Amino acid sequence: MKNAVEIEGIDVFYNDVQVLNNINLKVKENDFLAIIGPNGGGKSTLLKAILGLIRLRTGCIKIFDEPLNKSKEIIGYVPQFSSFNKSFPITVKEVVLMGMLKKNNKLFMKFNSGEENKAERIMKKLDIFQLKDRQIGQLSGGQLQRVLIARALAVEPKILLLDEPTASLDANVKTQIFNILKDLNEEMTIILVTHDMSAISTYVKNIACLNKELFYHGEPRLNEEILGRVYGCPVDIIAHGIPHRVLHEHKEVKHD
Ligand SMILES: Nc1ncnc2c1ncn2[C@@H]1O[C@H](COP(=O)(O)OP(=O)(O)OP(=O)(O)O)[C@@H](O)[C@H]1O
Repeated sequence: MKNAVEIEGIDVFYNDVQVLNNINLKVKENDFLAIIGPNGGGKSTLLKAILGLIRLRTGCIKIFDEPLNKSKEIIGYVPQFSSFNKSFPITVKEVVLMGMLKKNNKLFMKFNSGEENKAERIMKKLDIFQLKDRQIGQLSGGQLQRVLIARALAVEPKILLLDEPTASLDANVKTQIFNILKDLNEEMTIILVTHDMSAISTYVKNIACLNKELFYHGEPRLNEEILGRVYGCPVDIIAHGIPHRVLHEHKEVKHD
């Protein structure tokens, strides 16, 4: 199986502060990888590096065996929810169509019937077609997240990156979003940043634990030592609420 993403020895600095240190990571085609780790651990930075938005001090990133700058493979990106301006006066359909702008380099929002049809297909797939003329400021969090995923799908990506797609959503909506991602994973490689430990054991195929360095990469089964090292705090704080399937060798801590 091909490598969708191959990261070789990358270091990233913001000014003089190092945020990623010698990261090596191979993500196979059709993987469903969750990047987990503490706040400020460099997870979003790693996604931006895969998108080619961050200058690497050392190392390189290949997408389907091509260097980032030569890669023709298209990557879809769903940014952190909080970074999206909900007050911008734009409809659901317009947001999805905007996803095509990058590919076609259009200056004005004029789309041909093929593009309109494609946007319609994607909106139906994500069950937001009935909302197509709604202003985005009038959507629920879960609906807006589906719109942002639809926008990312408009470029027909082979790799979909998502930055905390279920943050601040309630449990039912989280499940909906993860089910959508599970379906999409049939067709594309998915890499997401998440703090949602409960979804990890159910949906993802592999995890990467990041805190400036990559502490673990593999199946979503962790032991206390790795979690303690990556989060840098006593493991029973992290273990709270994590299913034991994730904490493979975790033993019940008895409190008197
Ligand atoms: N543009 C920037 N300029 C300077 N420092 C930055 C910039 N972006 C991020 N940082 C810093 O780099 C470190 C890693 O940030 P990053 O957003 O990648 O972490 P994260 O693991 O995604 O965090 P969180 O879980 O809180 O979203 C943090 O200390 C952050 O403050």
